[in-house]
Amino acid sequence: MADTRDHEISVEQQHLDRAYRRLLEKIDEAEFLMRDAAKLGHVGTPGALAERDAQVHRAGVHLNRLNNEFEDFVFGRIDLLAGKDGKKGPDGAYTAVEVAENAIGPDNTADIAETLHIGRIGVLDTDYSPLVIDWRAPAAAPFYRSTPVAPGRVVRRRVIRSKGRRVLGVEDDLMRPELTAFLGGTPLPAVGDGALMAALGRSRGHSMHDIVASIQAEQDLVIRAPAASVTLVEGGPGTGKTAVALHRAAYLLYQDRRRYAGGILIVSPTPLLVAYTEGVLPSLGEEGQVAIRALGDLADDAAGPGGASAYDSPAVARVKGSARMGGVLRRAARGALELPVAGAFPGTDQSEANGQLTLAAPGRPTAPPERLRVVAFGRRVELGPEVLKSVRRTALSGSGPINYLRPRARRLLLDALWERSGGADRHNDPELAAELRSAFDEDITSEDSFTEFLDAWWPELKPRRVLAAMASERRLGRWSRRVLDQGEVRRVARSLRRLDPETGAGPLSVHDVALLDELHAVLGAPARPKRPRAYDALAELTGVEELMPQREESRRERAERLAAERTEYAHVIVDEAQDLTPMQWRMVGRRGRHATWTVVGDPAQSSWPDPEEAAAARDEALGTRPRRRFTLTVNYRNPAEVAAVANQVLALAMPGTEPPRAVRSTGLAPRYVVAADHGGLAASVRAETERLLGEVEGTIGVVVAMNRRGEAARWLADLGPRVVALGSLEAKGLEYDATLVAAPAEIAEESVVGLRVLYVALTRATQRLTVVAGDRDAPDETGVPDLLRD
Ligand SMILES: Nc1ncnc2c1ncn2[C@@H]1O[C@H](COP(=O)(O)OP(=O)(O)OP(=O)(O)O)[C@@H](O)[C@H]1O
Repeated sequence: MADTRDHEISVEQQHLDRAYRRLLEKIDEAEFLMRDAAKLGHVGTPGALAERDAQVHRAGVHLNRLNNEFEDFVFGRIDLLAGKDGKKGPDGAYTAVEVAENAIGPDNTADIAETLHIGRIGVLDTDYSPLVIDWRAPAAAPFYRSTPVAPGRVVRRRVIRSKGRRVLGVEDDLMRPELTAFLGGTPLPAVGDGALMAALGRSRGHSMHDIVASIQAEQDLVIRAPAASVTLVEGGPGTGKTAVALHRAAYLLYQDRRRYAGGILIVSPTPLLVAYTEGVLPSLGEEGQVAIRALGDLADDAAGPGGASAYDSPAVARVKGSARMGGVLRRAARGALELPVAGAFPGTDQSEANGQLTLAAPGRPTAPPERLRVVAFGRRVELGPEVLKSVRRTALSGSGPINYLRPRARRLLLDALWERSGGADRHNDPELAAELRSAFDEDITSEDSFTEFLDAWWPELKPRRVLAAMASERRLGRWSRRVLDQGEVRRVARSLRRLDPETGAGPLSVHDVALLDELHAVLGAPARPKRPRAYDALAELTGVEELMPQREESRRERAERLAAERTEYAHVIVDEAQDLTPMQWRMVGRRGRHATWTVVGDPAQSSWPDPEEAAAARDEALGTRPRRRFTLTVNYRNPAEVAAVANQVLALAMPGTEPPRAVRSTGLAPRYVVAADHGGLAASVRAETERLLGEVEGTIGVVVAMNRRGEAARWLADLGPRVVALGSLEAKGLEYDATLVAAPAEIAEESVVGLRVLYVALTRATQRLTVVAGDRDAPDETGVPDLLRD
């Protein structure tokens, strides 16, 4: 067996060497083309330039990926029977899916008619035969889809493990074990015992790995689902939803790069999950087409560098996330026109009511003016509070964002002044009257007092300032009358006191970001320079420079810039969709008004208390496009021993929910420890974490209730980078070799959805789980907390 294995490894090594040789040739060609392109940049038709540049760009991308990103660029192989017809696709592989009638002999012998190697990029040989097929190409689908039950043409499926340019091992699965197959006259051997299990047993680091070598059939169906509509994917913890979502983005880009030039947005719940997933597929970051963003970082510039950093208690979050806030914000935006304005307005101010004209101290906010006084045709014309109110009402009845209604308000003011001036009665001749009117308008609008009045009376409103204005309970109460109750008003107002009342500067919570984004839509923002959408050959030429040394803007920087400039996307992928609040759905929906969607989630892990309200907001965001539903059923993360504990909590959190099936078992039962009374939790958590450090090679996640985040970080501060302290809500989507869940009852009691949050915490471990019972856990004599018992 060892001989066969070594032989097979050397066979794959030879193939890999050939693929690398061919790539080096292509790199040489690319370098030549790059030099050539630099020389000939000014001659040739735009079409020829574009074609050459695209070639250079592609070659450079290959080069870059190979050199920097991938260690194991060829990872699979399939050996296939002859297909029904002899047609070949553009990648040089036969396209037939069904087996040719005479492919299998009467004594169950068969010849292998085609061998395909699968890799992260495709490579054609000089004769256009495929040396490596891109994993996203149709010809690679059988590598993922074939099973012994439905083998198709596949006889043997092989996963190749390599490091750098060296093949280290092979693992084979026979899809047709009943056949004796021959390759070039020799029987086809099978080596190893399954690639999936080997992949799942690997210890975990702080970032996610791709799964291209071991995508399972049910996952492949989702990854390659047509993008024409909405793809909804549900599945329990560890079923690969995040992995599938990321691979789907890579697949869609490969399928139709031009269509997705409009961008793919991947929305993640937390910055931790973004950091964890960002590097999974380097091909995603390549050309600025894919943006992976946390919900707190989605509204441009809203939260500032690093995104949302403040935390809202569940009670506050519940109000801020609710769809009811939509109406409140619309009223707030209108009401904000009445807010005091910074800077002096000489025309009038509050004290004008006493007949005195005073100037406010520079920079000090003053109430908006209540009177407009101008001089026209040598006469004073004045509009009082009632007229101004009515003008504002009329202006606001127009459709569109409030900041864009200012020109309309200005016109209405001029109309009112004109009427008040009696100018309309001076001439009967319409032409003369019109002339007079335009002279009147010019007269008035050239007066500083008019412009200053307008700036104070209809200022340009900024979302942050309006949000900060909601920190006043009195104001918020007015703006949310009959929508929020008194307690809700108080809670929301208090939470906004961390913002500067004048500028709105200050730390935001992830829920504030959705509110700001809504305000942005209601108020309107200055138009931004448009990015050219169409394919622009000359613009693309910059790709050449990027591949050269001393480039001005790296590919990554360009990707980030393009992503930042984009406000709408061609495809939107929502991860952990069960957690989006209605206000967040509205925010995400605005980025995908014309998009197709992939939405992945697990209702049993939802931390939003009102699923119906969220579903309604989701439906509004997704529109009426047709939907395709998929369910993932296999848990690849948790060993069966860990999943069994989590399932106890699932039964309490969502009775009747079918848990996913765990594929692995480690034989290691979870460990239960009871913390000593009075502050013993810290000592026990620390001691147990140290113990886990000795038991696993990779990472350890220690999950505590949100209000213990800070102290848990201190308990574990000096234990090194393998240990991470997490608040319960931060654990979402992440995984660790070992997880320690501290005081589960505290997590369960944190909010009305605490049990679901605890379920998330208990499903993070890939190998070991330790539970430390706290004061409220009522452990039995073996230390098992009440909530986790059978
Ligand atoms: N086909 C596969 N081959 C190898 N590993 C896989 C496969 N599918 C999933 N995994 C691994 O299983 C783990 C769980 O995957 P992932 O995080 O995508 O699951 P999830 O459904 O998003 O989980 P959760 O709902 O808990 O966030 C990851 O380590 C992932 O790499």
